[in-house]
Amino acid sequence: MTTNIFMLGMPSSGKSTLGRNLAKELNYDFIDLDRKIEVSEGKKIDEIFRLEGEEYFRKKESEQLKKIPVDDKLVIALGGGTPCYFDNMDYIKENGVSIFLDVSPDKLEERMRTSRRNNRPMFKLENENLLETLTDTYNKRIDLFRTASIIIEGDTDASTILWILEAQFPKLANR
Ligand SMILES: Nc1ncnc2c1ncn2[C@@H]1O[C@H](COP(=O)(O)OP(=O)(O)O)[C@@H](O)[C@H]1O
Ligand SMILES: O=C(O)C1=C[C@@H](OP(=O)(O)O)[C@@H](O)[C@H](O)C1
Ligand SMILES: [Mg+2]
Repeated sequence: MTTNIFMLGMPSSGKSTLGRNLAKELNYDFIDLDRKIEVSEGKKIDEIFRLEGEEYFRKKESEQLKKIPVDDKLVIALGGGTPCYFDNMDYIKENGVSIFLDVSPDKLEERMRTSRRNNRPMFKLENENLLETLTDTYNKRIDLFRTASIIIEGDTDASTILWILEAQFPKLANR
């Protein structure tokens, strides 16, 4: 069975970090959808939001998602909002195994403040209502996120994800 694996979840839930590590463990290639958009647009994500607006970003995000080769050996870290626009979540489910990293808004805020990385236009560290914004967004997205093939609660590491993945999709072991 060759299939792509999609990592989804809120910003700071660990899609990029755990996705990259999972790809190494599986001997798959890794793609970060945000980086793919930045390369195709020649601009950073926050510049795209500032100069072109969110609607434009969402169109490019969906286009780039659909340009990823299907049935390949890829682990793909999506952006936090990717599943929630257009038919993206249907597309994700039709074209691979999806893994939702479910991390609470409190924990997401803590990680964002600890990492000090401040390049998420919708979740700026100077926003004094950051926790409220994260909670509202989490509540809006959760129903769709929960339709993923696998749900992983809270903190975890790539080896645990691999173990769960291989238990539920044994044919992936023939990689
Ligand atoms: N499983 C984890 N446990 C603890 N911290 C994590 C974990 N995964 C990611 N982080 C930290 O959270 C921050 C955001 O992670 P990142 O992988 O960029 O998330 P995402 O791609 O989902 O936005 C980083 O500082 C990273 O070190
Ligand atoms: O949640 C969102 O809507 C977004 C999350 C970001 O990705 P990460 O989840 O990797 O931070 C990035 O795609 C963009 O800033 C929008
Ligand atoms: Mg990311």
